Amino acid sequence: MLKNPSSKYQPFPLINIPNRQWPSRHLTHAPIWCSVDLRDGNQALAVPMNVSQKLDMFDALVQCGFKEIEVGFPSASNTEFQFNRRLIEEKRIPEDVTIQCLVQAREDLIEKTVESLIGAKQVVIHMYNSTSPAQRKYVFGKSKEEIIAVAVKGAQMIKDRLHRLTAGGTKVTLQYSPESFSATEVEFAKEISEAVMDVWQPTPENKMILNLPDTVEVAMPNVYADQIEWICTNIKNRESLIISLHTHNDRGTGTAATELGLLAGADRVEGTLFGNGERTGNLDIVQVAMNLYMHGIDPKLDFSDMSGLISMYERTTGMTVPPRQPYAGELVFTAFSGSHQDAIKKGLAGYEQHKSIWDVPYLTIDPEDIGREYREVIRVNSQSGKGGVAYLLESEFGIELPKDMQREFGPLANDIVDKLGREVTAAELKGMFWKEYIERESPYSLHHFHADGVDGVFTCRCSLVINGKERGITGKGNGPIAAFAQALIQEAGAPAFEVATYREQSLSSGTEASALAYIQIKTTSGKTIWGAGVDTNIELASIKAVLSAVNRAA
Ligand SMILES: CC(=O)SCCNC(=O)CCNC(=O)[C@H](O)C(C)(C)COP(=O)(O)OP(=O)(O)OC[C@H]1O[C@@H](n2cnc3c(N)ncnc32)[C@H](O)[C@@H]1OP(=O)(O)O
Ligand SMILES: CC(C)C(=O)C(=O)O
Ligand SMILES: [Mg+2]
Repeated sequence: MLKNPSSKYQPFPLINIPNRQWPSRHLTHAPIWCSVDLRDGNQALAVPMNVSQKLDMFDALVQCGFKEIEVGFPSASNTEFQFNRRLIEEKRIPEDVTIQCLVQAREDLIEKTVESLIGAKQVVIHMYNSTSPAQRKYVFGKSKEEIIAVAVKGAQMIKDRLHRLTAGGTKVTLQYSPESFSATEVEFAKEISEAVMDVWQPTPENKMILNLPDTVEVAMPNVYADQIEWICTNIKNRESLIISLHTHNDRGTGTAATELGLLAGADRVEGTLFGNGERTGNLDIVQVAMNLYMHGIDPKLDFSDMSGLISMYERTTGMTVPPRQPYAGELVFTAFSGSHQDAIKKGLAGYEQHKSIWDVPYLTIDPEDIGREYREVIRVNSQSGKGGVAYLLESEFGIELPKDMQREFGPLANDIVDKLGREVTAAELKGMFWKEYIERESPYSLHHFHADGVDGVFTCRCSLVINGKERGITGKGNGPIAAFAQALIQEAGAPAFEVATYREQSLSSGTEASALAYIQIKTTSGKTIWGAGVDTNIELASIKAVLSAVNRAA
C-alpha cells in the first residue's frame, strides 16, 4: 500500500497572476518548431545514435519540414563533433534550415562547440545552466547571485567567440535556457534571463531565443502556462525575444503544457518525434502539430507518411511507438467494438457523400491524411458487431450483405469469434460466411437445373441429391425461383415456404466475374431464414441461394 505522501511530498505553489489572459485565447497558427531529437532524444538512449543514424534522422526531420534542428551537444563526444562537421562539410544542411547546438556555461565546452560550427550558414548556440532551488543547492552549491554569475560568464564567453563564426559569414542566433525553469521562482528566472540579455543585447531585429524548459514536470499544465504568461508580461524587452517552450512528460501532460504555454504567449516549441527523450520523454511534436491540424490549422510540418516516419524512428533510435500513441500508434484508428464500428461505418458513408468538414464519429482525423488505410480502421474480435463484420466483407471482398441478413450473420460470426478468443481477419470472416451459406449442401444438393418459360409460366426440371440419393424433380411457377420452390415443396419433401426477399449483386474475383444472390425465405410458422448462392450464371446463383436457405431451415 502507498504510504501517506503528505509528509514527503508537497504541492507546487501557484503563480499569482491577477488578470491571466491565456484561458480565453485560442491557437490560430503554428509556432516555430525546433526538433531536439538529435540532442535531447539522443542523450536519453541507452545506445546513442551513430553518425549514420543521425544523418538518416536529420534528413527525415528536414523532409518533415523542420527549419530548426538541435543537432547535438558537440562538446560531449567525438561522434557529436564529427556529426556537425559532416553536416557542414558535406553541405547536407538545406539553405533554409538552421542547426542548433547545446552547451553548458563552461569555457572548454563553448570553445569546442564554436569550433564544430565553423563554416555553417546559420546556427543557434544554445547555452543552459540550471536555476531551480534544488539544483542551486545540491548540484552547484551556489547562491542565486553565483548562479547568475555562471550564466553571465558563459554568455560572455560565447559572445567573445562569435567573431570566429561571423567572420566566415555564419549567421548566429543565441539561445539561453534557465534549465529547470518550471521549478524555479519566476522572479529569479526573469532576473537570470535578463542578466544574460544584458550580455547578448538582443534587439527586435536580432532577437535571442529565451527557452523556458519544463525540464521535469512538477505541476499541472495551467501552472506552466501561468509561468510563461508571467515571464511574457514581466520580462524586459519582450519584443527582442523569441519565447520558446521545452516540455517533458513526467506527469503525462507535456502536450497540454505546451498547448497552454502557446496560449500564454510563447512563439516557439522544442520537442521530439513521438516524444523520445529523458525519462518519460520530451514533448511529442507530432501530437501538438496534429492537434493543430485537426482544428484546421496548417501545422507547417508534414506527417503525411506517418508509417515511413515511424520506421525511420525505430531504425535510428531503437525505440518503438506504442500502439495507442496519439495519431501514430498502430491502434489509434482502429475500432474493435461493435457500436464504434457501426458509427464509423455510417459516418464514413455520410462523409463520402458531403465531403466537407470531417465529422466521422470516433475518428479525430481522416486516417488517409497521414497515409493510413481504411482497412485498418475496423477490425473484428468478440467485441465487434454486425456492422464491423459487414464492413470488412464489403471493403475487402465487395460482399454487400443485405441489412437484415447482417442481423442474422453478425451474431453467428460473433459466436465463432468468441470461441476462437482472438481477432479474425476479413478472409476468415469470408470463410465463415461461405461455410454458413454458400457451402450448405445438406440435406439437399443441386446437380442440375433447367427452367423454361412459356407465356409467363416457368417449368423447372432439376436433379438433386437428397440425403445421399439422386432424384429428379419438376415444378411450375411464375419464374424460375417460384418453379424451383414448388418442386422442392411438392416433390422433394421440403417444408412449405415462400420467398420473402431477393437480392443479387455481381462479384468479381480476379478475372472471373460471378453473381452472388441472397434469398430470404419465410416458413409457415413465420420464421425467416437467409440463404446465399454464388455462380457465374445469375439464375443458378439464385437457385443455389434458395437451396442454401432451405438447407439452413432444415
Ligand atoms: C536538461 C538537459 O537535458 S541538460 C543537457 C544534458 N546533456 C548531457 O549532459 C549530455 C552531454 N553531456 C556530456 O557529455 C557531459 O556531461 C559533458 C561533456 C557536458 C560534461 O562532462 P564532465 O565535465 O565530464 O562531467 P559532468 O557532466 O558530470 O560535469 C558536471 C559539472 O558541470 C557543472 N555543470 C553542469 N551543468 C552546467 C552548466 N549548464 N553550466 C556550467 N556548469 C555546469 C556541474 O556543476 C558539475 O560541476 P562540478 O564538477 O564542479 O561539480
Ligand atoms: C537543456 C534544456 C533545454 C533541456 O533539455 C531541459 O531543460 O529539459
Ligand atoms: Mg530537455
